[in-house]
Amino acid sequence: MNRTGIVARVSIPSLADLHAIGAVQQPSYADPVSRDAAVETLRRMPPLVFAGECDALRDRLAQVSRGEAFLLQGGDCAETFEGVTAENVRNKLRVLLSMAVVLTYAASVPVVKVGRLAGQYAKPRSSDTETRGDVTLPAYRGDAVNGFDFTPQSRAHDPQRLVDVYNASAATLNLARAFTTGGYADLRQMHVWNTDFVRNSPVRERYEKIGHEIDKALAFMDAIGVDPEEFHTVDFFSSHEALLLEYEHAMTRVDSRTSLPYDVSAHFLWIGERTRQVDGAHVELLSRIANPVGVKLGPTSTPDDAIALYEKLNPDRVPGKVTFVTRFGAGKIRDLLPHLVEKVTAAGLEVAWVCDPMHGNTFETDNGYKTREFDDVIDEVRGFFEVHRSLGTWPGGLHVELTGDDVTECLGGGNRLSSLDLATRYETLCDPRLNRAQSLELAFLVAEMLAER
Ligand SMILES: O=C[C@H](O)[C@H](O)COP(=O)(O)O
Ligand SMILES: C=C(OP(=O)(O)O)C(=O)O
Ligand SMILES: [Mn+2]
Repeated sequence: MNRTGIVARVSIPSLADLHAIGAVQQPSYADPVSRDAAVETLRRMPPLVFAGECDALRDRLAQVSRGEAFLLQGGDCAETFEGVTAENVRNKLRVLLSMAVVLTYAASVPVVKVGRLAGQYAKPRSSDTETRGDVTLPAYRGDAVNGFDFTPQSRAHDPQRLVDVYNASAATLNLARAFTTGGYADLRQMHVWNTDFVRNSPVRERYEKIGHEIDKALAFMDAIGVDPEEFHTVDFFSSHEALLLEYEHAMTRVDSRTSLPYDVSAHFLWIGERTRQVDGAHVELLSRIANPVGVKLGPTSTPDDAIALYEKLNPDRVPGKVTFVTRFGAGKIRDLLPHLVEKVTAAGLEVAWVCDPMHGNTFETDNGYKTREFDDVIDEVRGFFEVHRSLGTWPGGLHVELTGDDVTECLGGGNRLSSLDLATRYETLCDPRLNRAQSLELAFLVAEMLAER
C-alpha cells in the first residue's frame, strides 16, 4: 500500500500480451517495423502529465462521487493536428471555463474541469470502411491513425501519426497550462471574454447578471483582503479515450514515488462504449494504471456489466478511481438509468455518475449531416437529474462534445439552427459539437437543474 491506497501491482502486461487478450477498434499497420519504431520513440518521450497531478484529480473525483463537487468534461469529438493553434485551444478553454463559472456561481458547487483535449485523436467507428460513389476506403479513425482526405494514401494507417499525437498533445497541454495558470483565466477576465458574443445571444441577460454578481463578489473579497492571486489560476486536467493500445502502452510508466504504473498521456482516460468488454485488452490495461478512469455505458449495459467493470478496474476500491459516463439517449435514460444506479449503489460501489448527453442522440439529417438536437441533449440531462433525484444519488457531472467556435453542427438552441444552417460551418471530422452559444446555454440550464436540488 502507499498513499494512493492502491496495492502495488507493478506488472503491466506486454503490448503483445494485450493484443493476445483481444482488442477491437485497432489500426492495422502494414509495416510492423515502423510501428515498433514509433512505439520505441514514444517510450523515450517525457511524460505529458505527472503522477501527482493524476492523484489530485482522483481526489477531486472522489469528491464528485460523494456529492461534494460536479465534473465538467468537454471538448472536441476528435481533435485534429490542424486544430493545434493558439486560437483554437484558447477558444475551447474559454468556453469550458465560462461554463464552469456559470455552474459554480449559479449552483454554488465546486466544479472539476477536465478537457477532452491534448490527446483526443483516435476514434472508434461503426464501420471499418467508407464508400463515396463507387470508391470504398478505410474509414477515418482520427488523426492518430489516418488522414481525413478521401484518398488511399491518406486513409492508410500510419504509425508515425502516434508520434505526431504526442507532439500535438504536448503543444496543446503547454498552451492549456499557460492559459489556466498564467493569469489568462483570471476570474476577473471571464466577464470580458464573452461580452462580444453574448450581446446578440439568447443567454445575454443571464450571462450579464452572473457577470455582475461575480464582479460584486470579487470586489467584496478584495475589500476584506482576500489575496487576488487566489483567482489567478484554475485547476484544469486533460483527458481522452484510451483507444490505441500502442500509444497508451508506450505512455504507461512506473512512478518512482509510488511504484505504481500511470498512463502519463493524460490525467484521466476513459474506455469507450465499443471497447468496454470486461475481459478485453482496454479494460485490462486501464485496470493496471493508477490514473482515475472512466467507462462509457450505453443502453445495452447491464448492472452486472457495470459491477464487473468496477471490480476489475478498482479492486482496491480507491475513492475517485471509477467514473461511469452514461450515454443512453433522451428516449431511454429515464427507463434504463434507475436500475443501473440502484444496483451499483446496492453493491456498495462509490462511483462518479456522469451524463454524456451527446452519443445517444446522434442522427443523420435528410441533407446528409450527422447531427444532434439541442433539445434532446437537454432532455437527456434533465432525465439524468430526475433519476438521480428520485434515487437520492448525486448527478455528478456532464461530458460533452463542444467547441469554442461558432460552428453549425448541432440543431436548435437559442439561435434555432435548422438543418439548412448546418452547411454554413460544419467543421467536425467526426461527431457534431455544441457551439459556443449552445454550450453556454447548456451550462445555464444545468446550473438551474443543480440549483433546484
Ligand atoms: O465519437 C464517437 C464515435 O467515434 C462516433 O460516434 C462513431 O461514429 P460513426 O458511427 O460515424 O462511426
Ligand atoms: C466514442 C465516443 O463515445 P462512445 O464510446 O460513448 O460512443 C466519444 O466520446 O467520442
Ligand atoms: Mn464522439
